[in-house]
Amino acid sequence: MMLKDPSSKYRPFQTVQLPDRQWPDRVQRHPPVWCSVDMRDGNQALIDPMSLERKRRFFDLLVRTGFKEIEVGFPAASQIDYDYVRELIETNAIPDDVTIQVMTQAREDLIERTFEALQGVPRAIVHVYNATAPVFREVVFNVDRQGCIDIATHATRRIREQMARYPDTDWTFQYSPETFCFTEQDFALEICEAVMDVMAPTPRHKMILNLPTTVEVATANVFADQIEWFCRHVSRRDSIIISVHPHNDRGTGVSSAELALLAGAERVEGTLFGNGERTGNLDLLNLAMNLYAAGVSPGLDFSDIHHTQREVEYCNQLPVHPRHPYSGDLVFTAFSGSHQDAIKKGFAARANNPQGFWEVPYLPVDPADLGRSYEAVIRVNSQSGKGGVAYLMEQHGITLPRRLQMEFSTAVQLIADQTGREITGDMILECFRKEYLFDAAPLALRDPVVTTADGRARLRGALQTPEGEFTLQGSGNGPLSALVDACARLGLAFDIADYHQHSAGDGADSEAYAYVEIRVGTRQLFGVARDQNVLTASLQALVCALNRAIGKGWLALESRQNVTRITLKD
Ligand SMILES: CC(=O)SCCNC(=O)CCNC(=O)[C@H](O)C(C)(C)COP(=O)(O)OP(=O)(O)OC[C@H]1O[C@@H](n2cnc3c(N)ncnc32)[C@H](O)[C@@H]1OP(=O)(O)O
Ligand SMILES: CC(C)C(=O)C(=O)O
Repeated sequence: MMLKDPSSKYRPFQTVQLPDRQWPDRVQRHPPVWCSVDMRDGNQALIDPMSLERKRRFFDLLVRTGFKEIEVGFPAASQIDYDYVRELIETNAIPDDVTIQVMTQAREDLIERTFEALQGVPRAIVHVYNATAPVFREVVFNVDRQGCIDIATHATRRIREQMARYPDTDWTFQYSPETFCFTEQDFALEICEAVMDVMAPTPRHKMILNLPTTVEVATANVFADQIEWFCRHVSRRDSIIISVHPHNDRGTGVSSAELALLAGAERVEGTLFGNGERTGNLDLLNLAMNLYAAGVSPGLDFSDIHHTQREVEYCNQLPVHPRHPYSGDLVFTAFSGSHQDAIKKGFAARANNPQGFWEVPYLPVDPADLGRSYEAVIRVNSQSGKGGVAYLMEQHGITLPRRLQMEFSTAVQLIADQTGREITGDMILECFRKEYLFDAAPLALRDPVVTTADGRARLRGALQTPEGEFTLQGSGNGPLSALVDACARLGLAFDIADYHQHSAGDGADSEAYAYVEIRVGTRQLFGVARDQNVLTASLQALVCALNRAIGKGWLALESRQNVTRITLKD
């Protein structure tokens, strides 16, 4: 049960005294060095660790994405990891610009086996770690501060010796004071200095100090302070690369990395989509895309993010959440009416200024940059409004006038409310067809002929009704008003409230869509028609409106004394 007073069980986190901290005023203008630890930290957290085949696939994906440093495993820990490292080396599968990294505990036998696995590799980063925080020193290792330093320095010495045994390889050494974020600052510095004393890095041959939030225990600003403090106090700054390795226990792995970079870190370790122990590692894709969305090229390519996600899901055998930043199946989708309306307007504005800065409401980046289609952006359910429906219709070449958008969206809303489900683009089209593009009935316009003379249009034709055919004859300022006049002579009184038309498609086969809104008494509704001839389309749209009005009972066909009349119903 949750405690009423959690302070009796949980301590507030420690903060860092750094009143002149610099990182809050900095802006990230270049990407960090990226290191994927998917095949190590990610792998060690999987229900079923990756097989050789899944590791191969992951490696290929990471290389294609642009990673230059890839932690491929813990070869002393498992035969699969060992065999995988051997396979990479023996099949020359490591591109010239990629460096593999492997991890080992600070134990002599494991170090030896690690180097055995690496024999013949052109370049490699050997990564050793030991936990440094008080609870680990006391509970896990039962050592004091000096004992903890001895574990690290002893391992570093062994690694130096092993590196000397294989001089043909270009070695880089990496040390991680595991649990850095809850280790005393001075002790974290002391142990790293001791390790550096043994490894003796130089500006030409740097080593990596990798500072993890092994378990996130504080807000991201505290981690940034820890990194800035560390960078200011560490010696040989020009001979080390400061790397960070955030986890995500508080859900702030990405923020921790971002602020740590401002605070002086140059390199980040993490995984694609954030797989990793407990709540996961830093999500590298999220961090990279945050940079991209701020105009900084991350140096990683997620142009086909869907493919990337599917590959990672396959390799990890874990699903990616549909709302995962930048990639989830639903992140470029708006269901709610006001969002859809704003997105639709944003896309329309963008069409007029395709080279300008990206400014489409609610979409932090252009989905097309990630290989996502615009069609998936707007989806319709009961939370949607006219904008979303109109957007999907536009995808099919049908541009509804604003008042028709309002009218039609009530029909779609009815379906959404009745079904309680998403309404697909096809369902909306079908609804539109049923509502507006039905075969003309009960009224049909036959053989209309329009002539113009002296600025007036004259219309002749026939109106087919269930009771028989009536001659139509009328004149007006244009063909539509001529048809209105002809109908008035049959006793059918209405006028035109709105008219729009557009062509759909290009070339000779393109069709015209016509939208005619009629006013019948105090009520208004639209009729729609399409035809290769725009005049025919507009006349048929008017007849469609009349038919809809009859269908709604606003108008009635009445036969009295063998004469059929269409009359207005109250
Ligand atoms: C934060 C991280 O992600 S660190 C990476 C962790 N990753 C993994 O552990 C995945 C791979 N690990 C393994 O396959 C195994 O743990 C092995 C092969 C490394 C070691 O296996 P075992 O020898 O059976 O030990 P076990 O798994 O129980 O690990 C605990 C032992 O390692 C010691 N240990 C833990 N970390 C370290 C370290 N960095 N350096 C030296 N010793 C360590 C513990 O003190 C404990 O020793 P003890 O048995 O003498 O008390
Ligand atoms: C970098 C290391 C040891 C790590 O995986 C962690 O601390 O989470």
